[in-house]
Amino acid sequence: MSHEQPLIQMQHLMLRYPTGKIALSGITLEIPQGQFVYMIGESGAGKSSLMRMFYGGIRPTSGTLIVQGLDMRDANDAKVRDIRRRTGIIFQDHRLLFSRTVFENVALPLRVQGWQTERLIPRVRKVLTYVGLADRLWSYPEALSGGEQQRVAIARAMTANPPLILADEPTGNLDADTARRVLDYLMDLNRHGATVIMATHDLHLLESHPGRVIQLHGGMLAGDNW
Ligand SMILES: Nc1ncnc2c1ncn2[C@@H]1O[C@H](COP(=O)(O)OP(=O)(O)OP(=O)(O)O)[C@@H](O)[C@H]1O
Repeated sequence: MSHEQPLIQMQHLMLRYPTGKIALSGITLEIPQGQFVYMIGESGAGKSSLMRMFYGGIRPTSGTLIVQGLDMRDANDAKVRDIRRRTGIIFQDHRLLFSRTVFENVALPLRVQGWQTERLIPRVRKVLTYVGLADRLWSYPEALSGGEQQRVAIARAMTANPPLILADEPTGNLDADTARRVLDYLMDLNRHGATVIMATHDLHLLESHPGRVIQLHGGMLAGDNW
């Protein structure tokens, strides 16, 4: 993929769920590589739906969506799996596996790629050191605080060094200090080259951590400060 090509391109993008609900319509946007993008809008505006389309969790109903060079409307399952391997995903509820150690949770994206344990340990240790949790390698998630669990989720999202990180309300359950710390990590990953797209209701984070702001309203584009 050439560096001039945007990482994500949308034209007249529309999504209708099987229930008939039109969650998104008429979205035309480009997101170049290397941006830090906030996705804002009221509950139900369509933020999560749009983010899910960026990793093939749902397919567009009509319009164009090209992500990391792949046309998401007619991509086959193997190609979508490939896109997921090149995407780090962080959710509000972090979705860690509670029956697995922190090590196994963070190692997961690389295990999927076939990495063997000897190679995994130094990489997992490195990303956990980055989020300040190297000493929790062999803990289980339930022994960690909510903020620590979210940092494990960040470590997991970055472990395969993806060019795109999608974070859907990653600070929703965190206090203000911990939320700022999570933002510090995401901004730092962005400085190191990752494109970060984050859906949020925490608008005060924009003051300390500025970025491009894409606003959705009722499934339509309502603002873009780029
Ligand atoms: N699986 C689904 N089936 C049918 N409708 C859905 C589905 N998921 C979401 N919707 C609807 O699509 C619209 C957009 O939802 P979405 O979750 O994308 O909004 P959001 O902006 O992320 O909201 P929130 O801030 O509350 O997470 C809403 O009206 C929602 O009810």
